[in-house]
Amino acid sequence: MPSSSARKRGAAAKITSGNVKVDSPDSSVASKATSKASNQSSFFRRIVTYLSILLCVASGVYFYVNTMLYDDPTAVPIRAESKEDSYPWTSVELPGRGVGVVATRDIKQGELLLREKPLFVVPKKVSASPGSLLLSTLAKLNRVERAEFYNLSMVNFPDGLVPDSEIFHQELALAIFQTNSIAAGENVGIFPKMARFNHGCSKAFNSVYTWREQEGGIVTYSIRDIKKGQELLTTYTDTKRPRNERRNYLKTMYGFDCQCSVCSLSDEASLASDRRLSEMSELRAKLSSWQNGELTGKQAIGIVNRIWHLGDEEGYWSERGSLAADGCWVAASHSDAEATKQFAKLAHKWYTIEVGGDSTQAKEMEPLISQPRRHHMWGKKKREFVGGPDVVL
Ligand SMILES: C[S@@+](CC[C@H](N)C(=O)[O-])C[C@H]1O[C@@H](n2cnc3c(N)ncnc32)[C@H](O)[C@@H]1O
Repeated sequence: MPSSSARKRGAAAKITSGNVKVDSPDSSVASKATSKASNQSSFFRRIVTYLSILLCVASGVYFYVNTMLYDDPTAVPIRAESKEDSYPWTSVELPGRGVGVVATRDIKQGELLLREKPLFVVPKKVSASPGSLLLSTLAKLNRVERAEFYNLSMVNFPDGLVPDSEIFHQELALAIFQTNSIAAGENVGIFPKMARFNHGCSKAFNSVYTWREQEGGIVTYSIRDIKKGQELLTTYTDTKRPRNERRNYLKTMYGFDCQCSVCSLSDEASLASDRRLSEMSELRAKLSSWQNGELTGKQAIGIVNRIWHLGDEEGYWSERGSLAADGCWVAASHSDAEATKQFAKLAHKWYTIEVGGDSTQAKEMEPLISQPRRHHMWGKKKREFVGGPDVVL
C-alpha cells in the first residue's frame, strides 16, 4: 500500500544509517556513544511519532464533533448568548413560561433596558418560500450565531415531518422565526436578547422596544418602575383589544394561555378594562378625522385628553409620546402657541420615557417647548383656541 510503504521508507533510511555505524570494524567508545545516542534519538522519534498520531486523531475527533453538532441545526450543544452583565436584568427559567427576563435591581421608569442589533432581518413580505429564504439566510451566519438562533424557543412546529428532510429544516427555522421575530422597520428580524422577553397585556407590560433605522437596531425602555425580582414584560400585539380576542390571538400565534395580571382580572373588572381599551382605540381612530375637517381643533384636543384620562384609569401608559405629539400638531395647526408648548413638553417627557431622550421623536419636540411657531404645521388651519393637556406638567 503506497501510504504504509512511504512511511517504512523513511524509517528504513534511519535504520540503515545506524547499522553502518554499529557494523563498522573500527568500532570505538565514540562510535558506541554515537550508536547509543542514535538509539535514543530513534526512541524519541518513535515517541514523537506516536504523539503526533495521537494528536491527529484527537483533532479529527474534535473537528468531527464540532462540525456535526454545529452544522446540524437541530443539535445545539451550547448556550451561545453572551452575558447580560451591563443590563439591570437577567434571563432565567420561569415555571410555565420558558425563559423570561427578571430585574436584578429596582428599575426606574424610562431606564434603558437593552440596545441590540439583529442577528439577521428579512423582508416582511417575500415572494419565495419563507422557509428556504430562512435557511439560506441562516447559512450565511457563523456557527455561534446559528446556535443563538436554534437555541430560541418555538411553537407551532408541525408534527409528522421526516426528520432531517429539507421541509423539516425549513419548518423548524420557520417555527423559531415566527415565535421570536419582531418588526425592524420595513423588515422583520431576530434579536436574541429581546426574544427572551415574555408577554403581558395592557398595564401588565412594562418594557417597550423601538426600532431605530439610523442605528440599525432596537432600544428597549422601561415605561414604569419595576421592582427587583419582577419580570420584565413586553407586548406581542396591540393589547387594546378585548380579553377574548387577545387570548385567542396569543394562543394561536404563540401557543400560550395568557395569565397576565390583566387577563386574570375578575370578569367584571375585565369587562371594565376591555371597555376602556376599546374606547381608547375608537377614539384614536376618530382623532384622525380631524385632518379631514370633521372635528374642530377643540374637539380633537378633547379626544386627546379623554384618551389620556382612560389611559390613567386603565394604567395603560404606552404610546403617550405620540398621543401628546398629536395634541401638539393640532394646537400648532390652529396657531395656539401655549397649547403647542404644553403638548410639546408632555410629548418630550413621554417620548423620553418610552423611546429615549436621544430619539428623533424626543429631539423634534425640544425646540417647540420654547418656540411653538417652529412646528412645521404652524398656522395651517383656521386660528382657534384649542386648549392644552388636562395633566399637570
Ligand atoms: C419570544 S418567546 C419569549 C421567551 C420564551 N419564554 C423562551 O423561553 O425563550 C415567546 C414564547 O414565550 C412563551 N411566553 C411568552 N409570554 C408568555 C406568558 N405571558 N405566559 C406563558 N408563556 C409565555 C410562549 O411559549 C411564547 O411562544
